[in-house]
Amino acid sequence: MQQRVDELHRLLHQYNYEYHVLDTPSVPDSEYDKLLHELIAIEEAYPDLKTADSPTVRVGGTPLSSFEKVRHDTPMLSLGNAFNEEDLRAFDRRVVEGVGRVDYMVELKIDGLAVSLKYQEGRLVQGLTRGDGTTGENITENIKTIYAVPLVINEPLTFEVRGEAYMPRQSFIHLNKEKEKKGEPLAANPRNAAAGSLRQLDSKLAAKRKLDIFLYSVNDLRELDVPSQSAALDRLDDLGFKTNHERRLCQDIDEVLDYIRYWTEERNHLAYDIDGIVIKVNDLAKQEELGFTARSPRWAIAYKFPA
Ligand SMILES: COc1nc2nc(N)nc(N)c2nc1C
Repeated sequence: MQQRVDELHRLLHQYNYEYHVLDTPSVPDSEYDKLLHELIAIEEAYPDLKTADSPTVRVGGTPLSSFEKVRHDTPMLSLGNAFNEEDLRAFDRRVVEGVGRVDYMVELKIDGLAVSLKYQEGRLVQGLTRGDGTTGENITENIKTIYAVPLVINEPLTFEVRGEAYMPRQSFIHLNKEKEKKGEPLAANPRNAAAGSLRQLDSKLAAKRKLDIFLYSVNDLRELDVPSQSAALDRLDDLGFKTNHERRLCQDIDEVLDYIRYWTEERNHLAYDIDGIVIKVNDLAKQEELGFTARSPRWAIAYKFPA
């Protein structure tokens, strides 16, 4: 029976990755559901065969009475904001004065909830909200219901990744239709709906909310020995994480401004809400040289779209 359980873990993990991370499923949903229910049945019959990283955790478990507070290993900082071209050029001037000419990694700023995922020897062991930046809430069970979050990654690495959990627009529309049918107050926007979902004490409810995630940084980059933010994102892809591929390596601030103008026009065609664009010095050594203010990195800034 252990052999069948191992086979089911392997198949479900692969199918889940193809569907939720690559968006290129190789089997129909019915096949995934059939195998998942076979595994659920086996785990009910043989409870000692159930492991913490079993794909069956995707459907949620017993409700919590409250969320444990956990201190972040390193604070989850916020980003400085820019609201116009002048702010961005001033940021660029500060960077160039500090470390000379740089390439910028430019990424979408997803309108969701910042979360931290901890992996030990390649297995997901903890998920935290940002909280106040110093201390977050332990929402591991809810994080496991986000199918795009790998329960096991392709290498036995111990590190922390950070990203944005969010509710795709389609899920948001579906959620409000459900609420309307039940005469419940509607969710105001996908960001609030995502926050409400991740803070559900009953992970079975969180599982129904169809949240998604994009990862954008590794906490201790030395774990991955990569030279740049661009290489870090590619490395996260290789490890089986979902990163946002609408990203561009820009040679200078003018190219950054072009990219921002493009998304100012195009962002309504995305399947999710974005509230800005994040611009980062790509080279990690130059990031370290620039360092941080008390609250934010000096090597990154968030351009915010007009509300
Ligand atoms: C380096 O720190 C950050 N990087 C980020 N990158 C993206 N794409 N989106 C964010 N919201 C974000 N937030 C922070 C604090």
